[in-house]
Amino acid sequence: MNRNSFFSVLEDHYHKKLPFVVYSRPINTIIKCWLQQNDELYTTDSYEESGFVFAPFDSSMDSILIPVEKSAHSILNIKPNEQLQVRFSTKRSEPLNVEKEIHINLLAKGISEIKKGNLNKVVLSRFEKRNIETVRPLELFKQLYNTYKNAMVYCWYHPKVGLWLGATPELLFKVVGNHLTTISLAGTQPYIKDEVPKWKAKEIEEQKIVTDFIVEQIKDYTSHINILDTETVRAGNLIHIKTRIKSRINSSSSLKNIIQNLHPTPAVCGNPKEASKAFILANENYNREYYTGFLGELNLKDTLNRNTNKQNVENSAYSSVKTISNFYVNLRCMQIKGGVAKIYVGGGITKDSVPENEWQETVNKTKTIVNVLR
Ligand SMILES: C=C(O[C@@H]1C=C(C(=O)O)C=C[C@H]1O)C(=O)O
Repeated sequence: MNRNSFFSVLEDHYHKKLPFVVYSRPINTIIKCWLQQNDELYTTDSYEESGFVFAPFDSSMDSILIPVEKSAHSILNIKPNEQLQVRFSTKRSEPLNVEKEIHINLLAKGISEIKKGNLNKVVLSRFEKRNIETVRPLELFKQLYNTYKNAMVYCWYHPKVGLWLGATPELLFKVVGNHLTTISLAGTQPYIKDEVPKWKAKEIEEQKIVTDFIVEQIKDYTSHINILDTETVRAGNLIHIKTRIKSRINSSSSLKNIIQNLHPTPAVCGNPKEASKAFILANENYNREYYTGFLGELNLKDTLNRNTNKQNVENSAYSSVKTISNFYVNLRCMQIKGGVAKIYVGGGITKDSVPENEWQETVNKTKTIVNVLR
């Protein structure tokens, strides 16, 4: 399928108010889309179906599914470094809500909770609203794709839920057969060209909390746990500390076990998990909805990934091939509603955090999205 028809089919689907997702995984020359053929709201609780999942931060809310058998699927092959032609840029206003004081107070409350010994780490977030001139989600998707080649870039729409776009650097986990790969990502600094990053003890500790948590949470469900070297990775105008963790899923463990144990990680929630989640729900004063939830492919056969230009691929025909799932944490994202973009940003707080610096970190994080709104 060529670029124009790929995107015009999507435009048409969006105008008919039918659910879809279009996305490209990091360092990938494939853009995929799933076009749901009706406007039902499907959910998954078992994670045994095949499809595309869009899950909230708070797992007491439903995870939405675009089921394989209810959707048409198509793929666009892109040349490495190829830029998609953007026909309309999206103009933005200045932020409609500047709530620095409110966020600084929240940060101070989080730090004091940590100092009292009730938490080790908590991730506190906020949103920034901006008017956008004309909402053209697919043009915005192309802008994101052109700008962030090493992110999971997506545009997800369901008429009963809303419209979300993002460019996330964070893999929650990937499963290929029984091989599980997950990453621990935390610590944030602005990216400065040609500068060797120096990480402070606070950032190293913050990231280690995530690695230790992941290992602890997967140890009863997997074997052969291998913690790879920690490295610095770039995500747009930012850099983070990252550790890759590989293991093999036990035959008695399910995908649901892995999800329940990993999500939300201390990269987006905190540690201990339940106490930090309770602190967030009680104090953030807004609903994160799908920000810091996760999204991605659920139980696909790997043949589906290799097929090009096929619609309505029947999964069951390839039952002997490996099953693949890959989920990304929904970060550096926005929700668009009635001409307003709501951009979500947060950061990890530990005992050594300085509220002013943490505020600035959230401002820097808004740029991932703000930079594609001209
Ligand atoms: C919470 C966010 O990012 C997370 C928090 C980070 C941090 O605290 O340094 C770094 C990467 C992400 O795991 C966000 O981007 O909104």
